[in-house]
Amino acid sequence: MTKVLITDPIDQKGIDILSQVAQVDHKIGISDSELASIIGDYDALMIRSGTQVTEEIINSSSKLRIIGRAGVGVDNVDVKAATQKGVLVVNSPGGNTIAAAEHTIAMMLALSRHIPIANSSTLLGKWERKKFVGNELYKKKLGVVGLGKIGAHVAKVANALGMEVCGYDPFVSTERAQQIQVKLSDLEDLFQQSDYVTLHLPRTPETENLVNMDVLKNMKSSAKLINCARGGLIDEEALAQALNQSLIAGAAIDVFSKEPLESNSPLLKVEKNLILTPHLGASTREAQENVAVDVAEQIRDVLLGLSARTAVNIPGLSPDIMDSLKPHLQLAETMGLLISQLSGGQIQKLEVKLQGEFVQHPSQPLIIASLKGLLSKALGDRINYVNASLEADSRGISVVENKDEARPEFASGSLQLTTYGDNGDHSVAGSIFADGELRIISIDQYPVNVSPSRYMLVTRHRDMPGIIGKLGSLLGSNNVNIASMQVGRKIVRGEAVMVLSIDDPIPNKLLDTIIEVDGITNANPVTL
Ligand SMILES: NC(=O)c1ccc[n+]([C@@H]2O[C@H](COP(=O)([O-])OP(=O)(O)OC[C@H]3O[C@@H](n4cnc5c(N)ncnc54)[C@H](O)[C@@H]3O)[C@@H](O)[C@H]2O)c1
Ligand SMILES: O=C(O)CC[C@@H](O)C(=O)O
Repeated sequence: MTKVLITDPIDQKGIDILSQVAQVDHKIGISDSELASIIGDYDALMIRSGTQVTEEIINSSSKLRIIGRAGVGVDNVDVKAATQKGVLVVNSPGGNTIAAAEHTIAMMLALSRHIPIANSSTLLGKWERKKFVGNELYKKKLGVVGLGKIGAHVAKVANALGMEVCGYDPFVSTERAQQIQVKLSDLEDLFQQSDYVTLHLPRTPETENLVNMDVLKNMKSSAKLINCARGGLIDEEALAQALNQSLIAGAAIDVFSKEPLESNSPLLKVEKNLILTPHLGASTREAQENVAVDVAEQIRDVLLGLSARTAVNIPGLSPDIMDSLKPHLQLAETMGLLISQLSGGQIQKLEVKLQGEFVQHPSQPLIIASLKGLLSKALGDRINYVNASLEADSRGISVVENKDEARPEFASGSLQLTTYGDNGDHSVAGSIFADGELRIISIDQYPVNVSPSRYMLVTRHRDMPGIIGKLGSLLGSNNVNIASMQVGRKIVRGEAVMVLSIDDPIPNKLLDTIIEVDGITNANPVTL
């Protein structure tokens, strides 16, 4: 029975989708060690931001195929460990954009009008109208750091509120900035000149403590800082000091370097204009339903053997691409598997050459499929589309891509794989015929025309009378049935390649006898 584990609160609509295809178990708030001890039973794990999916947990799994993060940030998942283990990681990149952007705007307004503290005072029976005079957002300068989906929506709403919006994002073009009505600025100027600064970027080693004491000192003393993106982007000790010393006028923080916020956090000792919320950016009914459905559908599809829409660890393999390239991917994987058995030994380099119609397709998926095939004899079930590139890289196999626009020999173009390794260079070329049939069209540059079959024997021999007959009778006398046979040669009576499709695997002893046949220089049994 397929089993899915859910360890954070997930909207019922997502659970209903998963229940159609799997047994769904809930263990909300489970500890890391408990999770590591039970993960081996599960095919899929669905989480929000509460669960830390560590390397230890991933390595304790044995049949885990997918981790679904119902939200955007995957910084609570060790994606590298998942990739190494061949576990797909999917998220919901757009499901909570509006929720997080609106929480940011709410934080800005609440800060500006002292809403939380005025509420507490009023509930205590006080009537402190003078104490809580605020300021307007209208005509104030807003600096947005990170102009992705949420940053762009915040900018849109802020523009509608009459704010002047500037932004910093090293990956956003001037055209895109113009489109979302944001004036691009450098980071230092943005902090120095803005009345409000809001963060909307991921936490990475480069962005950690992006807002530190130097940056806070550079801000206006009337400025306010909002972080509804990720904990760790702000040095919390420095922020507490900056607020206590009135270096800046206020801050509103939804996300923390350690969550839940620890009781000894310096932020809990700040007495001035600081609003804290417990990671509520995505907590709207609408967003929770969006992300739960989005991620549950992807988990369901992957468990059913289909592809995922938004995998974070297999770039370039969207469902559309997978569908349109199905025969091409199958050809690339089959050729990878074939060439690994012809090459033997350690491979240092794989060259992937695309010709004719193949050049029109994205090459990355074809490379991944070739690598998956190439490594599958060595790694068995452990290799998949998720970890193929990483596994090749860790084995020191470099990949070179080569596109040949010249008029192809085959109308449908061709794909050629060449390996360079301990046993010299080997190449296999293939194509797809009009009926979608896969064909191997050359082996080691010898032209052949072979439909790949489960068992094959590929020999190298001298082109001379009698060899084919001898081989045929050897196989026959050992009860190995030949389904088809092809000989490829460049010159008459020169070196040749023979490809036999056979119904049964070749026993090792028979292989030794084949190699002893006069004229046969090499014989490679192949299983596809
Ligand atoms: N508080 C919440 O509950 C909540 C909800 C949703 C998303 N988030 C977080 O909000 C952040 C933004 O989410 P998004 O959906 O807009 O993501 P996104 O990927 O659409 O946008 C992120 C942007 O940050 C930019 N960026 C990366 N490095 C940068 C740097 N060094 N300086 C400036 N910009 C940089 C990227 O170019 C990108 O445009 C993420 O960290 C996400 O995890 C939080
Ligand atoms: O799970 C949540 O509620 C938070 C999600 C949010 O941080 C995200 O990155 O999408």
